[in-house]
Amino acid sequence: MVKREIPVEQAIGMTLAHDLTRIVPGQFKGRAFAKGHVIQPEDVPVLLDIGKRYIYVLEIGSDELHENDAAVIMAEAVAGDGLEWGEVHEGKVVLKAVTDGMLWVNQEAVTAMNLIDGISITTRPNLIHVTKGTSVAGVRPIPLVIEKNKVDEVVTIANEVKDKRSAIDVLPYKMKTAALVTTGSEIQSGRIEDKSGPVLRAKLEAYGIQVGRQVFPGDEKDAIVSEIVSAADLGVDLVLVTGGMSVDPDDRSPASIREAATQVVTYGTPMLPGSMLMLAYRGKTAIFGLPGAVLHDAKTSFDVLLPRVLARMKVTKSDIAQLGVGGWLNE
Ligand SMILES: Nc1nc2c(c(=O)[nH]1)N[C@H]1C(S)=C(S)[C@@H](COP(=O)(O)OP(=O)(O)OC[C@H]3O[C@@H](n4cnc5c(N)ncnc54)[C@H](O)[C@@H]3O)O[C@H]1N2
Ligand code: MOO
Repeated sequence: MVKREIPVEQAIGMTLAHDLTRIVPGQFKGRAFAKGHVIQPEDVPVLLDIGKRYIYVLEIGSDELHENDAAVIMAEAVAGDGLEWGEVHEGKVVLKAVTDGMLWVNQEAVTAMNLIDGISITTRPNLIHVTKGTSVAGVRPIPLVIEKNKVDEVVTIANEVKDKRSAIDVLPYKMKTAALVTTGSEIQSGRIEDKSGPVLRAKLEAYGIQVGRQVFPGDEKDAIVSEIVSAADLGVDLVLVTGGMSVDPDDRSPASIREAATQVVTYGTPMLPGSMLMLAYRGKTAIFGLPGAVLHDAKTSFDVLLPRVLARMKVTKSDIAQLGVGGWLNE
């Protein structure tokens, strides 16, 4: 690459080699001049105002890539069908969700890419719920001109994982329906009003899940088991059991879920609030035992695990154990 620095006063009529950024703290950050802009006499004071006394005239070698071209090549390599992007800006492509769903990042692959000198791939936290239109990742090289072989390496890593899943994607939810099994003698008898229905319906609607029936079996194990089994046998994707998840004599939900389940992933999570959560499956139906905190707190272990369950990702005890570090979810 040949890079010549030209004083802006002598650059009138020359073409900008890259986007130039203006930042006014608290007010504006963005592109002041676009790559390809031909510098006009009136641009000179503006360029000086944003601290540009020189511009580059670039001659890019055949083994090199301009930042904008490198960013687009990398975006095309890493992004799956659940992502789209607009124009490249200031050497960066921003990937946006085309659908509601779970952000998927192949952490190992993206880390390997970021170990390549001059590569920067940034995402939101892995496995979170995102809505259509959300910006989820930024892809850019650090230098203005980067060696092509580094970008090729990114593409190679992306292709190596692609047969399973793209390195970065938004996976739409596969689960569509839910049923509520609201335990508790105090609810069944009408001593107190049920608060779980409205809370859980609102939460699941935000994820695009239809909540069908809600039943109130009290605290008897056989009744709770029978309600879980019949919802699962009706083909409901997700059964949410509330109440009776902790240590009192009439806390019978964990034993009931265990009996109804064909597989128990965990009873207990290393997260607060929501440590008493249970996750199990009866065939393809996921069963959550939800502790009291889910009805009380805005964010619990349930919110952390729900996207991956709805996307039908396999969740193991080891995945859950790793959530302990950072699992303090309260402010
Ligand atoms: N000694 C211990 N105490 C507690 C422990 C523990 O390990 N040792 N765990 C704590 C945690 S963590 C949680 S979470 C809570 C309670 O969890 P449960 O899921 O067992 O909740 P319940 O005992 O059934 O009910 C607690 C409270 O919430 C009311 N409730 C329950 N369901 C509804 C509903 N659908 N609508 C309205 N209100 C509801 C219920 O009446 C109780 O007042 O335990 C901690 N304690
Ligand atoms: O399991 Mo509790 O939900 O931590 O408060």
